[in-house]
Amino acid sequence: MKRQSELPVFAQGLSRIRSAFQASMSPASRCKHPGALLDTLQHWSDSYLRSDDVCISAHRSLADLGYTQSPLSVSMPEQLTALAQVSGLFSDQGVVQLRRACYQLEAGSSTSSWIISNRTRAATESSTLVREMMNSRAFLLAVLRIAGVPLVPHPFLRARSQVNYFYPPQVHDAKAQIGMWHTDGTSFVLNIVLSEPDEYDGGAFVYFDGPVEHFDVEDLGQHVRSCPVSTSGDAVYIYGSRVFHGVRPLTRGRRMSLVLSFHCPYSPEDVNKFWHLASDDGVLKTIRPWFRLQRDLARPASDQYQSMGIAPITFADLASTKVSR
Ligand SMILES: O=C(O)CCC(=O)C(=O)O
Ligand SMILES: [Fe+2]
Repeated sequence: MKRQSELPVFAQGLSRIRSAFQASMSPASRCKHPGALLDTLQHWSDSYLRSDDVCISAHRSLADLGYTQSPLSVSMPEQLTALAQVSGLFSDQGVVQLRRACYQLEAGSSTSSWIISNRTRAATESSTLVREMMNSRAFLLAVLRIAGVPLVPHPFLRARSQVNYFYPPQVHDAKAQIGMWHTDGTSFVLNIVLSEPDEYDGGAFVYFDGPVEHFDVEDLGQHVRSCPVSTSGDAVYIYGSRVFHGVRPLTRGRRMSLVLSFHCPYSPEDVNKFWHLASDDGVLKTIRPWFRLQRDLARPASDQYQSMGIAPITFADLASTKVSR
């Protein structure tokens, strides 16, 4: 039986191109409080990680989701995590600092009827804590264990990090504040929920349990799964470009999440399409970074790690790590 999903699907195909032009003209670039200090000036410390206690549950590989071909030449679908629930990644102090940093970034957020309507892009540029965390080798090793491949922060700055702020939708705009069904423009994505479950109702992270080619919003059948989060600092990792996902509307409170995107430096492949990126930030803002991205993607992995000032992370590091699942 056909069942209408309560979440709309974000623009695809030609309407994606239309939304790129709309984004170029939309007032979304106007932030809530221009000039506000967005940085808590807090430094990252690797002691904010609890890498030994990380628990990965509900782990699904791309093969489990039904993919037979790998989108990445260096790994098989069995080795690539499609989705995992992650808890115990951060210490209590780490969660406190991340929450503070992301609260503060809300002053720089902007709203539009977008996939995620209220968000602050390029959080690494405004927050010392988030920037230093993403450049930390210990953090990248923790993400490697979850993802199944060595990663670097995504070279496209505006896609690298984003803080989402969800509120209950306003009646006058059905699409406002809804995390619509979508795939991400980036592949390796860690969605860290920074609100306590008692701070909001609704807002479940949902995903489609199947390959993107099978996704039909009018016939989702039994393929929608949700990922409950039991405390702030818990995360949902996804292979964002190959997993349809969304966030159900909130009915109360506020849900804040920090979404981090990574790139595998051992493969020049990147799924980002110009129009996907431009639909987020507008055509003009995307042109120059797009060319820079093509150049960055072609750099050897060792250069990419070196430019961050850290020793390269390799597949050997994956073999030497243990994870409780
Ligand atoms: O807030 C979340 O948990 C996920 C949001 C999301 O899918 C996105 O920002 O692309
Ligand atoms: Fe997403």
